[in-house]
Amino acid sequence: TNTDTQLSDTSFLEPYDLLFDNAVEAYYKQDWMSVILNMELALRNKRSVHKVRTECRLNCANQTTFGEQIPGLGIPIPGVGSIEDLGFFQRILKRAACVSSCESEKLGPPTLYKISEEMDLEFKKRTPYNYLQVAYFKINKLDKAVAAANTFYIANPDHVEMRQNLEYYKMMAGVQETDFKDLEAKPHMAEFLEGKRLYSSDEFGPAIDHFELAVNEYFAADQECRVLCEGAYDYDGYNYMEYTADLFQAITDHYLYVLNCKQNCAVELASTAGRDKPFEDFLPSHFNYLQFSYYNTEQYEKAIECAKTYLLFHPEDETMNQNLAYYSVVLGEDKAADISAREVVRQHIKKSLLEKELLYFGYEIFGITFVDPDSWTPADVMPLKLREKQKAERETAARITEEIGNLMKEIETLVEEKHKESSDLAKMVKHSPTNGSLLIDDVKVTMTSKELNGTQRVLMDGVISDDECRELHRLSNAAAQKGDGYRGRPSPHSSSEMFQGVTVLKALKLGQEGVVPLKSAHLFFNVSEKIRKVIESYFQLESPLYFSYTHLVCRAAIEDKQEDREDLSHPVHADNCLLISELNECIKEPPAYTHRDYSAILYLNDDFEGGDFIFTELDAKTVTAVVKPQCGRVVGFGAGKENPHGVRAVTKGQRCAVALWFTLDPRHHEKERVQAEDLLKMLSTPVDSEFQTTVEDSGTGGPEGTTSTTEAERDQVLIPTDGPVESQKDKRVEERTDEPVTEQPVKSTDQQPAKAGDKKSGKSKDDNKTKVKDKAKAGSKTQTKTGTQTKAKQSEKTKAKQADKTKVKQADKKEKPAVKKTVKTAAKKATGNESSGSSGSKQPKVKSSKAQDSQTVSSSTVDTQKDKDEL
Ligand SMILES: O=C(O)CCC(=O)C(=O)O
Ligand SMILES: [Fe+2]
Repeated sequence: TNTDTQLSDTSFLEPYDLLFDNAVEAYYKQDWMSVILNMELALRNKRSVHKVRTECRLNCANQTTFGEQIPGLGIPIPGVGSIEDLGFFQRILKRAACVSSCESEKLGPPTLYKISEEMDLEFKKRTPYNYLQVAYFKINKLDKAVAAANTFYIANPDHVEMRQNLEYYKMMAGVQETDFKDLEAKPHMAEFLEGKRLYSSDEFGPAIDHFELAVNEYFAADQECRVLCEGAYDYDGYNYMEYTADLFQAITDHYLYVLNCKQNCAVELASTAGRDKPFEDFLPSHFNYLQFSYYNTEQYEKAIECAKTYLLFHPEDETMNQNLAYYSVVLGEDKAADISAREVVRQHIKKSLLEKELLYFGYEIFGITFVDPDSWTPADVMPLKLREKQKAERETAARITEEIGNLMKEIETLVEEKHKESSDLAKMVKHSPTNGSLLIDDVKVTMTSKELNGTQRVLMDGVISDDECRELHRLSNAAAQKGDGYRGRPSPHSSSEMFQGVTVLKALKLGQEGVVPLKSAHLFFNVSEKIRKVIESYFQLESPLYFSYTHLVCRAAIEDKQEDREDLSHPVHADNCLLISELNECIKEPPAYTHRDYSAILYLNDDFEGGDFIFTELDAKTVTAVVKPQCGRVVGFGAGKENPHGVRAVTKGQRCAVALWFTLDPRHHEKERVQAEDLLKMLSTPVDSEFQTTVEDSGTGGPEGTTSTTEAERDQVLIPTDGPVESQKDKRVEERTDEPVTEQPVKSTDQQPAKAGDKKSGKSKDDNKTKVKDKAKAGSKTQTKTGTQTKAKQSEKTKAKQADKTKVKQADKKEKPAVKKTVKTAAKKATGNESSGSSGSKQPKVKSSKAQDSQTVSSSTVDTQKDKDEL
C-alpha cells in the first residue's frame, strides 16, 4: 500500500519489536539466516533508539537554557498569569519541540518506536540471544553461538538447557575460552568487576586503571540512564482516563515520576545481569577501592583525593577518616589540606540530594512513594514527619507479620498434632465417604474424590470466614487490573465476561503504596499460604508444595452480552496439559504449565448467576461433578489429565475467587512469591533499625538472607592498617569470628616477610599477630600489624585469616531495607534436567522440525510470557 512504500522509502530505523517478531517467525521456519539478520538488527536498532533518545535530549537540554540554577531558587516562581510564567513555559515548549523533532527526524513518528512492556522485558531478559544461539549453531558459526549462549545465560542463570549447551560448547573443538563473551556487558560494570578482580590479587596498579575507567563510565552511563527517564508518564496503577490532575499537579506527577526514575539509576547501574542484588553503596565503593589502591602504589595525593571523595558520601566514616589522617601525615598535612574531593562527585551528590528533597516533599504532600536507593543519604534529608510516619507504618506491619507468624505456628502445631493423633486419620478423611473431617481450624472436608466422582479431588468449606471473603472481594475490586493475569486481555475466555485479576505481590505493592489496605494484602498472602498447607496436608504429600502462580480473579457478566449465550465462562481444560477433547487426550507439553501438580480455587461469593465449577471426562462434555461457588469453599484437585474442568457461564453479577497453582518442583517455585515474601520482610524490618548503625547489630538484625554473607560484607574494601602506632592503643574494634567463607580465593601466600616499603604487607592477612610493618618513612608511619590494628573493609580478605580483631566497615548496611530490585533466587538452583525436552542430550538445544520440539529453545520465550494464561 501507499503507506508501506512511504515507510520503506524513509530511512527510519525498523522498529525492533517488529524485527524481533520477524526473527521468531523465521525461527519456526528454520530460516536461520533470517533469524540472525532480524535479531541482530533488532538488537542494533534498540541500541540506536537509545542513542538517539539520549543524544536528542542531551542536546536539547544544552541548547535551550532553562534559566538560572535552581537553589535560591533562581527561577521565578510561577504566579497568577505572570509574564515569567510565559517565559518559563516558553522554554519548556521549545525544549519539547526540540526533542520531538530531533527524535522523529531520526526515528520517525513516536508510534513507530513505541515498545510494549512485554517486548521490553524480552530484551531485558536477553531473549534475542536465545534465538541467535540456535541460529548461529545451525549455520556453524560457533564463536557467535557461544557468545550468544553465554550472553543469554548470564541473565538467565537458571536456564538448565543453556547451561547444558555451554558445557557442551566448552568441550567442543574449535571453541575458544575467549568466545564466552558477554555481548551486553555494561562498560562501567565490566571495568568495575575487572578492577575488583585485580584488586583482590593485589594488583593495585592495574586495578586503579580499571576503577578510574569504571568511574568515568559510571558517570556516562548515569547520564544516559537519567536522560532516558525523561520519557512518557506511566499511569501505572490507575486509569489515565480518570486522571484529572490540574496543570501543576500533572506536571508535578510526571516530574516526580521522572525524578524517581533518575534516582533509581543508582540501582540500575549497580546491577548486573545474573546477580540477584545490586552492589551496595556502589559508587562510593569505587573510591574506597581507589584510595587503598593509590595508597598501595604510594600515590598519596590520589589516595587523599579519593578518601576525601568517599567521605563526601560518608562523612562520619571512622575508618576512612583515620585513613585520611594517616595519608595526610605521610604526605604532609599542609599539602594534604590543599587536595579536594572530586568535583564531579560533589556535583553528583548535590544534584541527587536536591532530587531526594523534592521527592520527599512529593511523598509527604502528595503521597507519591519514594524509596531512597542510596545508603549514604543523611538522615535529615527525609522530613521528620515522614520518618515518624514510616516508623508507625513499620510498627503496624511488624505487628501484622507477627500475627501472621503466630497464626502459621498455630496451624503448624495443629497439623502436627493431627498427624500424631493418628497417621491414618488423613487416609480415613481422604477415603471417608461420610461427613468431612477437621483438618485445620474450621476447615471441613465436604466432598472427597469419591463423591466428586474422580480422583485427586476434594471440596472443603469454612476455609476462610465471611468477613475475610468480604475483605478479599473488596481487595479484588480495588486492586485488580482489567485482564491482569491474562496478558492484559480483558476477556480471555469468554467475550461475554470481563476478567480482572491481581497477584499477591501486586496487592502487597499496592498495599505498601496505600492504594489498598495493607492489611487486606496481608490477608491475601496469608490465605494463599493457608490453602497451600491445607492442600499439602490433605493430599498427604511427602515433599513440600511450592507456589507456581496465585491470583485473585473476578469474572463479571457483561450485561448486554448474555442473550443466547452458549459458551462457558472458562472452557474445559486441564491445568498442566493441553486437553484435546476430540482425542480424549491431554498432552503434557509446553505451552501447558507442565510443572503444575495441584490446583485449588477458593471462592469468595455466591451473589451472581451461573458460574458453577464443573469436572468433566476427557471428552470435555460429560460432567462428572458440579461445584457451586460460595464463600470459604475450596475445590482442590490434581492438575493433570485426571481432572479436566471448566466454569459455566456467569450470566449475572461478578464471581470472585482466588486461584492457586502449586508445583512439587522447587525449581519452578514462583519468583513473584519470593519477592512478595521479601517485601513482607522488608515491611516488617524491626522498627528503627534503619537508624541504628551499630556494628553489634549487624550480626543479628536485619532481614534474614539466604546466606550468612551479605553483599555489604563481601564488597567491603580492604583498607590500610591504622596510622601512627601511638594512637592505636585502644581496641574498639569488633571481633568477628563469623566471617563467612566467600567465593573468592583465599589469599594466604602473599605474606612475604614485611620489609621496608612493602605496602602490601600492611594488609596481609595472616594470623601472625606480631608482624611489624615498616613503612620505611618517618617513625609515625610505622604500622604495626599486631593484634588489633587491622581494620578491614573487605571481609574476604580478612576472614579466617585474621585472628586479630577486624572491624568490618559498612556492616550496618545489612539493616537497610532492601532496594527495590531485590530478586531472591533461593531454591533456584537447578539440580537436574528439565523433565521436558531432550534432557539427556549434551547437545545444545537445537530444533528439529517437529512442532513441539520448538519449545526447547523458545522455552524461555514461553516462560517470560506472564505465567498466567490459563489454558
Ligand atoms: O474459577 C474457577 O472455578 C476455575 C478456574 C480455572 O480452572 C482456572 O483458572 O484454571
Ligand atoms: Fe483450571
